[in-house]
Amino acid sequence: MESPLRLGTRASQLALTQSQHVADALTAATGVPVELVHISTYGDRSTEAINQLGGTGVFVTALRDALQQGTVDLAVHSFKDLPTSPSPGLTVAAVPPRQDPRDVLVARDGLSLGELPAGSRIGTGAPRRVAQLRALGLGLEIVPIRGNVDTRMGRVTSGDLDAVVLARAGLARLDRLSAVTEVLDPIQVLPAPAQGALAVECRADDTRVRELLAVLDDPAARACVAAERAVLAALEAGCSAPVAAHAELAEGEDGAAELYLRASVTALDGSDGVRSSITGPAAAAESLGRELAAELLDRGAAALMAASR
Ligand SMILES: NCc1[nH]cc(CCC(=O)O)c1CC(=O)O
Repeated sequence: MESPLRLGTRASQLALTQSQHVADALTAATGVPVELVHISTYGDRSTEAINQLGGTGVFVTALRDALQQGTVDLAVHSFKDLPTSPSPGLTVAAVPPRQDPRDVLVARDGLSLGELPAGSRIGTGAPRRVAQLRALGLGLEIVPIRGNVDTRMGRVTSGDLDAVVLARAGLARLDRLSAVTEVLDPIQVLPAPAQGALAVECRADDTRVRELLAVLDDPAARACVAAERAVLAALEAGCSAPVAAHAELAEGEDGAAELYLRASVTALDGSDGVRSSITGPAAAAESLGRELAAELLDRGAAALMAASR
């Protein structure tokens, strides 16, 4: 039998679940065994609010170090946690089929956003969610929270909060979708760039692992994520900026894949925002993202982001 591939993973329940999922899919497709190696990251150890941690990539640096040093052969990241700047010597060798990227509400008594009375306490730490929730003008009180999915949902069960907003994908992977009381329409709350997608990273010069991982790659998911992350990169924004982007693929009239991309930048206090959309060939995903970002910048996105820091 071949020697097992070493997959570096954070030890959170979500990270372990999605890492095991990728390990199983890889073994099923290639016959190569994969073992999980737990790695602790700064983002896991720190108890500071996520937007106070400073810098991007608090969850990924230790995993990337382990890859670069050869301690592990591959790493699975939540794609939305990956900084847009490339990491020297590493490559995203697979973007597996993506989960539904939308945000969801987990509220007391089965309530939806519109049913929550003014003054309700909603927990979220992500500036993108804070800004978009405030922009709805529902009079909600936003309470900064962080911690793993169970910790956050526990704040509703305990009665401390009326609701929390989470990524549907995380709940789907943890088999906790039954707690969802509303899937938020992207017209109200547009998801984070790359939300719901995974990135499987390895060393760029590791031809064997790259070829093995290629079987897990989903070109449609890769194109959508490329477009969304191109928006983020062109705005020079990090994962803690109030920036949202969401791409969908459809078959165009000529039979080629067409990409429909939406993006928004919202002031943290919800008082102002810009949003726009663009359609074009999926093969030009990244240039569509840059073009959309340029339009948002023309319309004042930079000032909105600066005011949100
Ligand atoms: N910011 C933390 C984070 N990073 C990835 C996910 C899970 C969803 C995904 O894969 O996009 C979450 C939790 C959340 O936002 O609710």
